[in-house]
Amino acid sequence: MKNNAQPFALIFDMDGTMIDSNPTHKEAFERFFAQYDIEMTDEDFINYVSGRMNPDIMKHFFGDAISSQKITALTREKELLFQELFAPKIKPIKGLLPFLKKAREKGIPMALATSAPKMNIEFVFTHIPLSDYFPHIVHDRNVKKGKPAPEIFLKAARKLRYPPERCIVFEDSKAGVEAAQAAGMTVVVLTTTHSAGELEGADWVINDFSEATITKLNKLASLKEKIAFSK
Ligand SMILES: O=P(O)(O)OC[C@H]1O[C@@H](O)[C@H](O)[C@@H](O)[C@@H]1O
Repeated sequence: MKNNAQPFALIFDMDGTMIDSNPTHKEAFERFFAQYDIEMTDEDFINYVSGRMNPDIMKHFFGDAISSQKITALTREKELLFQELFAPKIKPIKGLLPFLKKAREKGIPMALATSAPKMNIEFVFTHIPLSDYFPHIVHDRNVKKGKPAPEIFLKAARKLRYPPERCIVFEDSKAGVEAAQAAGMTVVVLTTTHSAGELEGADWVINDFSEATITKLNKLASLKEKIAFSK
């Protein structure tokens, strides 16, 4: 059954979109990999780490033969390090909480779709009051193929009972933007991780949520729907 109450639904990425955590993820990965004599360049971070799921990241750096138990242990090690580094500085991206409040008042359905593990979602939710806004969550354990594959966003759309062309995704990473585009959704990109010129495929680029207006999102969504119907 489709949900038709509102013209569009919103899907939020977490790292780099609701919190400016990617510089700290980078630092945590550098320290973590150094213990295993692995070097991660800036290019590696952009192409094989940022926005991706830990199982994919670990396989890329430790090899495809790595066991799932090892992936779980390494993920925990890296994320504990990340949480220790990020806890003193965690805060929502500018304008996020007022924007979420406004969207909820208007009855716009919302979901979280993150490549992060559950332990990081819990960590973020204990520091920032987000849990009430996100009854619908899709995380790394809920998908077979992580971003840039569209599965995570299509799953979030199914939870919201909205067709992809009526979903608007907030993202920051290359892999995330690719995934949202592949899902046939409208993509609003935040410039936390990349500058506007570095990212292709954004329907709208914003610096933070103080720039996000429901009127503009409405326009973007109806444009996408028109394009989808004309195909
Ligand atoms: O999908 P999101 O919310 O951007 O999460 C991605 C992040 O998930 C983390 O768990 C990874 O360790 C990060 O490297 C990655 O960037």
